[in-house]
Amino acid sequence: MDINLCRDEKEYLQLVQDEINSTVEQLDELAKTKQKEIFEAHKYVVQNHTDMDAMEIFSNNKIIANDIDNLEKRTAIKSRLERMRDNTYFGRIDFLFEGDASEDVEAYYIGLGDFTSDKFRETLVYDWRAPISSMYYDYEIGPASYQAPIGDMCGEITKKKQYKVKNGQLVYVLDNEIRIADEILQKELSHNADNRMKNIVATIQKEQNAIVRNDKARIMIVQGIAGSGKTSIALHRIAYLIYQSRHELNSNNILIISPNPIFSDYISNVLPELGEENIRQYSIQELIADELKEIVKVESKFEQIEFLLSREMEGSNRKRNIDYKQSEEFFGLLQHFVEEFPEQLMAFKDISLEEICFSKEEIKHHFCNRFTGRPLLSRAEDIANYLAESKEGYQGLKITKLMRKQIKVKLMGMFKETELVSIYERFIGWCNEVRNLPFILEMNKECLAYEDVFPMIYLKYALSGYTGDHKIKHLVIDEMQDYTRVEFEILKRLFNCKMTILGDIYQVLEPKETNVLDTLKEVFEEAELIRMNRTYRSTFEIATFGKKIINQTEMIPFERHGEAPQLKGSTFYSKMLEEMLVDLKELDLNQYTTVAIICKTLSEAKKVYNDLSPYIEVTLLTTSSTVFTSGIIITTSYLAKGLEFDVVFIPSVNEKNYYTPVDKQVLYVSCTRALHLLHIYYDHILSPILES
Ligand SMILES: Nc1ncnc2c1ncn2[C@@H]1O[C@H](COP(=O)(O)OP(=O)(O)OP(=O)(O)O)[C@@H](O)[C@H]1O
Repeated sequence: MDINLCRDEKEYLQLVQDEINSTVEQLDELAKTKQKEIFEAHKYVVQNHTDMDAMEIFSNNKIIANDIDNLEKRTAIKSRLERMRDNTYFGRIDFLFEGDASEDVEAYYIGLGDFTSDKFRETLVYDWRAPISSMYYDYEIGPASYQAPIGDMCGEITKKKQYKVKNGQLVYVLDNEIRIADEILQKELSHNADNRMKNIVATIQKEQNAIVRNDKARIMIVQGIAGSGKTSIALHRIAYLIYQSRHELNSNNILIISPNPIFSDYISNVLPELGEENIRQYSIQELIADELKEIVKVESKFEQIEFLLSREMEGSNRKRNIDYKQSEEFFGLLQHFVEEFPEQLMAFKDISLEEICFSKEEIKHHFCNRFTGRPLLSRAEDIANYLAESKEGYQGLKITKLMRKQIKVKLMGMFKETELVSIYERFIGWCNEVRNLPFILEMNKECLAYEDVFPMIYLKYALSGYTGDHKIKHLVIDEMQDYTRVEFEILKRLFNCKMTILGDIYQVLEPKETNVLDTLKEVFEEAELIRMNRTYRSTFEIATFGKKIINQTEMIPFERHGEAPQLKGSTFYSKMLEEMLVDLKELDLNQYTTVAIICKTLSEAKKVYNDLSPYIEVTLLTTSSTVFTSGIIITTSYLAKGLEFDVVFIPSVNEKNYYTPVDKQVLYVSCTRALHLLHIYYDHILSPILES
């Protein structure tokens, strides 16, 4: 008889907690003894090292290092168990394996980690990532199955329960008579936003679980509308993959490319909460920062966005450059130029060395046809070796190292251009020649525009090769809609590994003819595309309001109801601000812990900050901020992307500030950051985007 079935809920919880406590105590004892042993072993080496030979010192140090490693592993287990003491488990399924008698039904409790009791010789809690736990997410009562390492296991779920255990206390138990999933999800979603993203293991939905547990797709693309749980799911997927392949994959093998440091900070708690170490996160700009060291000044992505949001942008040549440089046609030109690298960058000459000579036609042939798989500069080395070897033995000739070197020097001397900036400038000039564009493609050598950064790096890698991090076995790219074809092509070459790429085509700054999903299909032919259309973040009212802004039809809002978004008009900016201040002061900041005033541009955010900060405590989040704080923050839409707040205030939504297609997108992103309340303020005349 299964011990789990014969007790009442409180009794079972107490039993598990007692067992956890006793294991924690044992681990503490063990740790103390081990620490003492390590200390003694270390002291012994220090005191006796003059009498020990190198081999002895080495093997002693190795034993100490092993002991330290084991101690760290035990400490990690202990902190997981301590977390489980507070939040012991959240679910249970009673499962009867096919072919077993009905009294053989067993209860499986599911929590943040596995816990096996030595005393009962039984697993009292199963990790949410264990194969059997998948049924908790995938099935209601009735026939069910899961994939175990030995094959598919079938049977029947006879009971399903959900628990909330907080600070070690049983807060509630819901069983399967009620629609558990929705009931608990309602409770979870009505909680307040935190300044850190939280784990959602207790309420992962079936379609989300399929993404978390998909370990087949090499490249997985998740198109999920705002608030559908993409980022949460990507992080849970990482935890799942590490659990599944612990011997092959650890946190050092995973890299997240995230949009900015504030976002990195915001998501930094999820994996530790799930008992995994944190994962390295870089923005794509940080990743390639060293590649353009020689260039005086490089514009940041945020500076480019600020330009796109400014009035200066309208009808400017720069705007046309930005659009064209993101196009498929431009990428085609870049590829073509790389194919023509030898003709573009070299002046071929005959080489004669003592009695041997190589004709310029032969050399050109090798550069243009034979060694094309290699970066251009490495080609010179390969061709020098090849040419030397082809003459080895010719008329009894011995090709010396020196001669190979001389051939290489002569080949290198044929380069007309090796400096990256000049090569890129030549490329831009060539584009203008071969394409009769109705505007001029340009580049600024004094401060490299952001739209030129990745095309230039693409050329750099084509010249000297890619130097990716081979340790990385899984790459996560968040906010995929903000990357260009060239950026994806670079990431693909830098990281030849599994990838989870997620984002939302509807949150792009400017909708284009070719959306990012088409681009990704071109870049990663084998990719599996999954869509998530249900949104969980905002109340039904806010989500419905948001989707209307961009005429979105795919979004399915979760039925959690709240106040309708408020539109408040004032005659002047100062009046609008006064009204906003009154509303801010009326907010109960104990109830709503994160409040954001989301502006369109940084200069607007700074102005609002200067105007409000004398009257109320506010924090300005700028492009150089690295942490996400609670309280009232003022920021821009592009920095708020990926984040969420209990309450969102959007000021100055007037006809002069929000009217372009880009503004529409900005407004959509800002509105979809709100969980519970959305207030929109305008002075003078309301933006035409919201008129209807
Ligand atoms: N299954 C779930 N259970 C509980 N909460 C969920 C679930 N799925 C999503 N959420 C919540 O919905 C909110 C949005 O999740 P997340 O930020 O991962 O979405 P997203 O798709 O990345 O959003 P966006 O693209 O708008 O930034 C978070 O508060 C998250 O905790």
